[in-house]
Amino acid sequence: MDVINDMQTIPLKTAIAVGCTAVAIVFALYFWFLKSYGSDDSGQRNYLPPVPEVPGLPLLGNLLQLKEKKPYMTFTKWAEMYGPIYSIRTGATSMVVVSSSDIAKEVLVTKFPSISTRKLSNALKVLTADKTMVAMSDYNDYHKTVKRHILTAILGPNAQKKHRVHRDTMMDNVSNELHTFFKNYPDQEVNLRKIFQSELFGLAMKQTMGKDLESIYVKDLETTMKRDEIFQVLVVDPMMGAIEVDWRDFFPYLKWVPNKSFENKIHQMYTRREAVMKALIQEHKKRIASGENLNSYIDYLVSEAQTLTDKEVLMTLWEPIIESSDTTMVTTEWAMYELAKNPKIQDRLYAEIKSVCGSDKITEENLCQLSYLSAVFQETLRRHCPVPIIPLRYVHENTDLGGYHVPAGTEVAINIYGCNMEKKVWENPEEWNPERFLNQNESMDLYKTMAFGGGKRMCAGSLQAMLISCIGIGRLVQEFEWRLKDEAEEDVSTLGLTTQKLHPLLAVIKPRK
Ligand code: HEM
Repeated sequence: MDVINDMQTIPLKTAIAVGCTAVAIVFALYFWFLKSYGSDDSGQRNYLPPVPEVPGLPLLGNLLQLKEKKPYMTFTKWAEMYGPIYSIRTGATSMVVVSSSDIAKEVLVTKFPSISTRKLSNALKVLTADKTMVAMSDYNDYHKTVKRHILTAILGPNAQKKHRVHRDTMMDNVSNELHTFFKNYPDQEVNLRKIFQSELFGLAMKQTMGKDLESIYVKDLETTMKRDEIFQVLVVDPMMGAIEVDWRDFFPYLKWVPNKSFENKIHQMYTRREAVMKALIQEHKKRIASGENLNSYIDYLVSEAQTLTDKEVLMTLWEPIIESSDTTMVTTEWAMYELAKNPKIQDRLYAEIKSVCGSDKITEENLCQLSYLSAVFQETLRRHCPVPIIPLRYVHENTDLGGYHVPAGTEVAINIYGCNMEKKVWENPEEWNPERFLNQNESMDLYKTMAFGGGKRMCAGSLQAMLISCIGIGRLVQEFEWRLKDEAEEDVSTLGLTTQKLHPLLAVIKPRK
């Protein structure tokens, strides 16, 4: 009663004032809502909320929480807390991180027209000669031209048929080296990477430059480089350089501040690579002058790609060398590590190969009958995806993803590792279990794990990677038993741009009878 009486005593003026304030607040909230969700820069209306944010610090954003150079594990942990799509801030830049296959497909396919460009780190700008590569260019005419060249002369199905002889030689060499190793050191563990990587580099050089040279004189550096040094300069250094962090990437408004140690390091990698590539191109000219045509990528480019500048030719030739030499080795090494750790799965794979190939060597023609081998390959790509985060995409016009508004100027990171660890898609995702790829009538489906990306920018080398890795795993298991030493510990740490095993696989091998 008292309350009612008190209310009745509120003067009219006060009541009107309170009423007006309430109306003002409602209007303010309405306008704030419209501003936040209501319209994009093009004036188009949409009522989508912004992407959920991972809390960070003023100015620095989430920088201090990102300790690794390729933070796919942290991104995956955050996905469990903040959902399959969230946004982070690295200094002045905002980035949306996607860790779900469905939203990843939106980025790669349906919303591709709004997300088809790339914003490169300072290291990548230098190392890719400002996007002069198929994989790092924007989706434009240059991209389409060089992609056509690489597919026609190296990576497409017809070109892969032409280069078959190099793959067969490579596998024979790997096999011979392993047999020799066993003969000389029957009780010691073999380092598969050392043998496989070197042979893979040889294959990359033959496909691209026509020859796998033991050494070359590099005029610009006034030195003769042995094959190991060539590999270091063309593959190892740029792989490490690609993930070098320049703090100015996060604070572009400070780009005028010098960062000499970073600049010198990356510039040195660039000039050494350029010098070696120039020497290789020079060597090719001598070969052509002597009337020798080896039907390789350089032979094709010289006659068919006359619109490219010298710098573009150099980068176009270097690209398949670095791309062929790493990811396929990474996949094969992880597969052999898992097979050595899981003898029952290895036995089942051996039994399949024996039933299909008998006592003949496994060949590429057998692959369509080897569904368990395909499952081993797929599961390795899922559990140890060689490219855990797709090279960053850049949103160049307002769009939406996963039901959220994403403004122009945002970077998008697709965390493939996180997509392949999604609990609602994969049962016990931490477990390496090839069985999950059987009985799905899609054993040769290269795209289920999204390890090769998707849409218009999907990996151009997936066929080559599959052929080399599957035949590699198949022959290694057909010819040897692989075991880890009993004391070997679970080891899933990685190194470099891709997911190269931090510690190379060391396994005890025994030739099968
Ligand atoms: C298991 C091995 C491999 C994996 C997991 C892999 C993965 C990928 C991924 C994730 C992309 C990026 C797709 C995107 O941006 O959406 C890509 C692009 C590309 N990859 Fe691979 N890759 C592998 C092997 C190779 C090989 C052996 C080559 C060539 C020798 C190659 C050549 C390329 C090229 C040229 C692109 C750029 C395609 C484009 O932008 O249109 N890849 N790869």
